[in-house]
Amino acid sequence: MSATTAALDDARIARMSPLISPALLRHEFPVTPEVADVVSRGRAEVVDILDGRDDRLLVIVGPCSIHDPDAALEYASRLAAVSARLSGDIRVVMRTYFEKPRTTVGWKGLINDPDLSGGFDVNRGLRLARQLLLDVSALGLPVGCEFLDPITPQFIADIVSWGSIGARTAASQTHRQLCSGLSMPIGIKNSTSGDVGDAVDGIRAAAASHVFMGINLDGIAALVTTTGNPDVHLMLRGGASGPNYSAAHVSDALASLSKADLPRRLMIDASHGNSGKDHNRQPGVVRDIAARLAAGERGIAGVMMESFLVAGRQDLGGSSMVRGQSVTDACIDWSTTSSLLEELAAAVRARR
Ligand SMILES: O=C[C@H](O)[C@H](O)COP(=O)(O)O
Ligand SMILES: C=C(OP(=O)(O)O)C(=O)O
Repeated sequence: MSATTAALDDARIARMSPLISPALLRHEFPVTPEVADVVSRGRAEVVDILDGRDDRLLVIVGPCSIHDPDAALEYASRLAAVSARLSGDIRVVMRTYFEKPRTTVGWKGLINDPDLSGGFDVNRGLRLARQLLLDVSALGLPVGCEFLDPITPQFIADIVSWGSIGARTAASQTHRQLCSGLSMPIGIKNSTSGDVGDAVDGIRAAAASHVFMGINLDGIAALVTTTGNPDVHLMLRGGASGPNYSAAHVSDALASLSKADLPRRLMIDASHGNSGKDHNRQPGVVRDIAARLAAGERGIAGVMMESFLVAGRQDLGGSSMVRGQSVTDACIDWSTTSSLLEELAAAVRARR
């Protein structure tokens, strides 16, 4: 290659490194028959709740991000016990988020940087993520995560029962196409502005069939043709214009769905814009929703909470990290979480 043509390519690529293939990762961390059963039953139960065939409430709950698999597994074992006890009233799915969309820059999650150090050992991150998904599922708890990088699902999606497209990617064609081929129900968040229009458009786009470029399980470039995902739903997470979990906001959002000929169902995220990122406000949001459920509200199919062992958040890189405390958004603690789960289950019983 002459000097002139060489300068046309990779001018801003510092390096390319080998990445494990999805097939090899799946071979190293195979799904057991027991885990397969948890994943498929989790998916089916979520769809039944969304479609109104199951009158329970879907509750997606867990840390804002996974940074310490051991602490996450301790959280999962506590959650599995409460989930089993309340399983007649709520379907608990653990938030097991490995990919973080950042407003500007910051730690992008365990897959991208598992050592929390800027080492970006993605191969290790993928192995840790897949092992944790298997471990949590083995407790009988289905898992949910946000899909951000469009090739991540090939590495882990076979162990995921519920997925999310975040507020920052709700309008992205790439993510809508991805949703159209994913095997599980997916919640699309309203935009960070608070506007629900992009998410409603996203649900319609994801329901359609698409053809796009991706990778196969061997990590080779592939043309992917999807059939469309009918289980994509709206998530109200509040935004720059304030919270949007009130009865009036829910009614407006359901009307927007009807207008677009989409099923009248949605979930509410009690964190993020609905609590102004203040974890102390999440219980108030959840209790407000619980009261409305108990009074007969049927448009709200699910609730999301950000919760970990210890309340609040901490910055990465401090000299002593607190075990079980979030390194991204602030979370409610375990005892608050278990009380709120009990209250949501009681609200579902009252609604019956
Ligand atoms: O859920 C986590 C955060 O809200 C999201 O990743 C954005 O975080 P940031 O605004 O701190 O970058
Ligand atoms: C990033 C998240 O939320 P949002 O897209 O609503 O900001 C999240 O749920 O982790």
